[in-house]
Amino acid sequence: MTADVIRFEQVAKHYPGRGGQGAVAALDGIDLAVPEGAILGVIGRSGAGKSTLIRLVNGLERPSAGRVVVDGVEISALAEAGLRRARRSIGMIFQHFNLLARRTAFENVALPLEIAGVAKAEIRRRVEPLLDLVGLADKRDRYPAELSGGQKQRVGIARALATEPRVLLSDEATSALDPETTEQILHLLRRVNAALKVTVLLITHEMAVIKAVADRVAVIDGGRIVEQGATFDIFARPIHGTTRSFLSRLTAGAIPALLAGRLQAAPLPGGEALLRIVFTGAHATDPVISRLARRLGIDVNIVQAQVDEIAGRPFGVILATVPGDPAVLAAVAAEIAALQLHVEVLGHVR
Ligand SMILES: Nc1ncnc2c1ncn2[C@@H]1O[C@H](COP(=O)(O)OP(=O)(O)OP(=O)(O)O)[C@@H](O)[C@H]1O
Repeated sequence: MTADVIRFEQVAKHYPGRGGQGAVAALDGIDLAVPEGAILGVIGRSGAGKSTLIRLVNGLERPSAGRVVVDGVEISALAEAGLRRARRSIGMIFQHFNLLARRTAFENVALPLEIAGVAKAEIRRRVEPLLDLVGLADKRDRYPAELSGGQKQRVGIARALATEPRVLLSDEATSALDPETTEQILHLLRRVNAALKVTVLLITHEMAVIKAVADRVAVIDGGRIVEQGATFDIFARPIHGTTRSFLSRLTAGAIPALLAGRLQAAPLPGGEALLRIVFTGAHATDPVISRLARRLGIDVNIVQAQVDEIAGRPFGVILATVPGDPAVLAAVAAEIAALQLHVEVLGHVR
């Protein structure tokens, strides 16, 4: 059994109210476990409590109730000296990189080692392979102002890894980057996770980030985890409205606006049902649809079909309409279940 490297047990965090207002419950009843070597993504809207959650892991905040355990140590119970020691096994990367402008790439990566009192030769021995790992060996003597956003974040990643941490925290690390650079940085995070076996906890407000890197996801809303599980399962079978709303912003599976506006919950006489069929790559789109049409003798209209990849597994979504008659829907459900695919009725249209 793999151990959990990060564990939240019934954690709550309340901030005192500001300007005469009541206390703010930033987090409540949080139970969360990050298994060793996993990449867990926490997604939530602005103000949901993501930053608070990540700051509890490195002890920048203390819980009002519950325990936060990192690598077997109860972070939430440590005094300052213990915290300083524990933080060496927790690296962190930031949205705005937080590099020191007057230090070169090499010197930025070396900083945590200098603070830890590591000898110069040993620092060189550790920093150079890290610069290699993040693809910046040729930029070692450049200053942050001479680097692109993606290159700065690579320095940030190398610096976070310098003390050979067991845990890497990522606070919206790609939010300031363009989509292509984001993809490269997320790819690098996966590579680092695999090569160094470092456990990653990242917070984001973008489902695309979750899709690209996270093995597991926790959806946070109003300070509570409303849904969590393997990324693939959450994408295949989202339950909570917040999760669905995040997913609807991705192209795959988003209901076209024209149709969304007409969608009703109850079947309409003579109408059609809009289905979301999730498949996992074993079946191509066409055979699934033509099999349904052929075996049931019905019209199946594809509204949208897309094949994607989630946590390294092929993942396809088809939105299609079929006759909305309950008997037809039951037959469709049986056919799709026989193919071991997942189907959901999103609503009805006429
Ligand atoms: N130091 C503080 N004092 C009082 N309230 C705070 C403090 N820090 C955060 N809060 C409140 O706690 C709640 C959660 O904030 P938090 O920063 O954790 O959310 P977030 O999900 O990270 O949001 P964002 O994505 O906008 O950074 C918010 O209502 C916020 O206003």
